[in-house]
Amino acid sequence: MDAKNGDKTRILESNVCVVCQNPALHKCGGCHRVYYCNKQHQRDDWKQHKLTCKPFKICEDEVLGRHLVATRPLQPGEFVLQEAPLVWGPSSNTVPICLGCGKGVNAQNSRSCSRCGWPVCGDLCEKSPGHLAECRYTTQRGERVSIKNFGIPHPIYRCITVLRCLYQKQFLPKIWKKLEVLEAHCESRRASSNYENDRVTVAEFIRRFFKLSSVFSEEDIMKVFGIVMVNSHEVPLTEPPFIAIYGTSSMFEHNCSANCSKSFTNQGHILITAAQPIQEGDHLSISYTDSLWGTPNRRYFLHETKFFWCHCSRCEDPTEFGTNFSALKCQDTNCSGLLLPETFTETQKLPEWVCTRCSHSISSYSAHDILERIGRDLHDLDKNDVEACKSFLSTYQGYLSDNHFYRTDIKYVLSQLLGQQSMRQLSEEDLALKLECCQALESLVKTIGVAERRILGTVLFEMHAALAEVARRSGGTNELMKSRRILIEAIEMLSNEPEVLPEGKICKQARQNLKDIDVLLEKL
Ligand SMILES: C[S@@+](CC[C@H](N)C(=O)[O-])C[C@H]1O[C@@H](n2cnc3c(N)ncnc32)[C@H](O)[C@@H]1O
Repeated sequence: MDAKNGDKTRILESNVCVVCQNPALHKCGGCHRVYYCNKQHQRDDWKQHKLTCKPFKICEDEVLGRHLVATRPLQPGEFVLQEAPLVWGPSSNTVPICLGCGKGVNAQNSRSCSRCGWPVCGDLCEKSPGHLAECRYTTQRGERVSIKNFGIPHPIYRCITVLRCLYQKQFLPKIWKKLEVLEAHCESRRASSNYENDRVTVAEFIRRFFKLSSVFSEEDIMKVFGIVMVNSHEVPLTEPPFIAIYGTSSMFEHNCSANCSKSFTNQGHILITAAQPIQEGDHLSISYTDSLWGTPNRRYFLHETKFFWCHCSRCEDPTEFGTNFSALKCQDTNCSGLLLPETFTETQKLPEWVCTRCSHSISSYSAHDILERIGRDLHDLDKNDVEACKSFLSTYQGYLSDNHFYRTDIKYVLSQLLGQQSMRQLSEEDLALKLECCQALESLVKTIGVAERRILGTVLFEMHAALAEVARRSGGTNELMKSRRILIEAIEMLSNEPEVLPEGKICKQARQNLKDIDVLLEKL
């Protein structure tokens, strides 16, 4: 078996032994992806399966704590890990959701659980194992919950995921064993400004409301709150998204230009694949932030929520690998240079932003001020209005670098909006703009955030559509062949996305478009 090509073909959908094809219940404990009907067949297969089983080991050091290191080379797209959540639940700031399936609920599409009163979609959700914890604790408390306001974030949901973890501590020691070892940053959090509010709204509340003060101490609850905060992943399978905590996947370190991508299966399992070529001995990383945020925003978010200052190579390079993603344009007359600080990683005395061409400089406060003002404009912009988006790009052309994150945000919006109603009716100018936005985004994302496969996939899909339209107008086969190549790349990027997500639907459409292009090419 060629490890480079992977044994994807041998991973079977149903639970069938990969050796004899008989029904099988026993899963490989390393990758959880292949089944065996007995131990002997697993032993027989190991020589072959080890080439593609779990491709990493857990290591530990003083800076990162536990982290994952590749034990063999991996190619982009190759499988790294898939696992089911240990616990899932509502995010800390959410409108009411069904506690059985996670979907948003309102007065029309939900009813109260017959035992505890929490809103659920129906019978199936009421009986869902996920809902057991709060159902049991609410029933025990002797008074049902009554949720009346559905459209606004409801503070009581803040406690549910923590409560579900505490339930594991009390009743399910096997899962608790995996949860309790996760990083909680108790000390750093105690010193943070949010600690008191969290203590009152979560720890005190759980003990009082669910009458659990003799079962869980405030310290127990605050530790669990930390575990949820530091390790949970937002799972976008429902609207609003829910959060989930995974075991081994919690060990991936963060990097702002991560070498692994994460996606989720329809069942809420996390699926990690390689996003770049990875060598044996390389650290495996995912991004804990949005890779398309500027450096100061990413670093601040990581510090506030994960309690470390990021020093990845992207954060250490103010130009972000030459993209100037966070740079401002120099305002000195006749200068076309860019303003950037010498470093973004100095947290004490913020350095001046200095022009790359002339001697002009501005204080970091002025830079911050400019960005804040433009940010407010961006916030108020109607992102369904093509003309308003175009106007934003031209208004700030003289202030923001071409790749600046604010401009990138709008280029992404335009790449989707232009041609959304009809590609055929796009003016030549708008078609060229769509293509330009897609090309700029492709090059940028491949440089700073190649692990953002969902973004890259959707950009490439839009690019193929624009190129196909150019081909239709010009009758050129070259453009059509290029569109086909881009489409294949888009499918590769989106192939792990579940169909419930827009990206999964785009992937399905892309597969259909590929067939259509092939038919067309045969005719030409
Ligand atoms: C989800 S946990 C990762 C596993 C953790 N290292 C452990 O031992 O349990 C996130 C924590 O790992 C550490 N960490 C992850 N990536 C890091 C990085 N790039 N630099 C420094 N610390 C990092 C931080 O303490 C962070 O809060």
